[in-house]
Amino acid sequence: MFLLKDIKYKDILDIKELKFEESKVACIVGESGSGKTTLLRLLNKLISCDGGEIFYKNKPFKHINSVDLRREVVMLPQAPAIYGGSIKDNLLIGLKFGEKPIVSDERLLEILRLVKLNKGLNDDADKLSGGEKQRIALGRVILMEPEVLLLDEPSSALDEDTEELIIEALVSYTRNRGKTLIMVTHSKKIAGSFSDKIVELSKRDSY
Ligand SMILES: Nc1ncnc2c1ncn2[C@@H]1O[C@H](COP(=O)(O)OP(=O)(O)OP(=O)(O)O)[C@@H](O)[C@H]1O
Repeated sequence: MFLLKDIKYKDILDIKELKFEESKVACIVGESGSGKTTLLRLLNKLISCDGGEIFYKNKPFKHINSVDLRREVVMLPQAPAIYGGSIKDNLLIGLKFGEKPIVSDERLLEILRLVKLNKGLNDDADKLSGGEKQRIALGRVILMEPEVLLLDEPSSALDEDTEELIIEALVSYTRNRGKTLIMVTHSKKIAGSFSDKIVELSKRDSY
């Protein structure tokens, strides 16, 4: 799905070759400041590398329009935005921005179940806890049904048991639908249990 060749980004990343395969689950791990978020941002074309080339479906990034790429490759940032309004509004906002068709309440409730959130669609999103907001944002990305999900620590605000439940549900969802999942995680346990590939970054090192 992605191939990175001789990538350099400031003095943060120096990657000789790295592949992310289609329909697989990859975890990116490494100490704080090692460039995990930077790598996701490169894959979402939010920043460009200083040297080297990234290919998506064998096509060089420079020949892919960023907006077109982001229709297929959706990134969930570490601190996703929650907007004033209801849980339903917050779930639907990704579809609205992406100009995709709005879905039924039934589908929204299915997503709430997937992210293990026992709340009503009309509940006020502002009143949710940090971990609940994180799960709404994750649901928002899942609803967009991207081919590739780039998730930056999607479970950082969750306790260990909830984290495991959510990641398990997320991984089985992506596997059942043949999606590609690339996820930054602080948890070696999560990486070890659920991923097909683990990419370990270290500070200003090549690997
Ligand atoms: N645009 C930028 N210009 C210069 N330095 C940057 C830029 N973006 C990030 N950095 C620096 O690059 C390093 C890697 O940042 P990044 O956020 O990718 O790390 P991370 O591995 O995701 O960290 P964490 O686990 O703490 O979230 C950090 O030292 C950060 O301060």
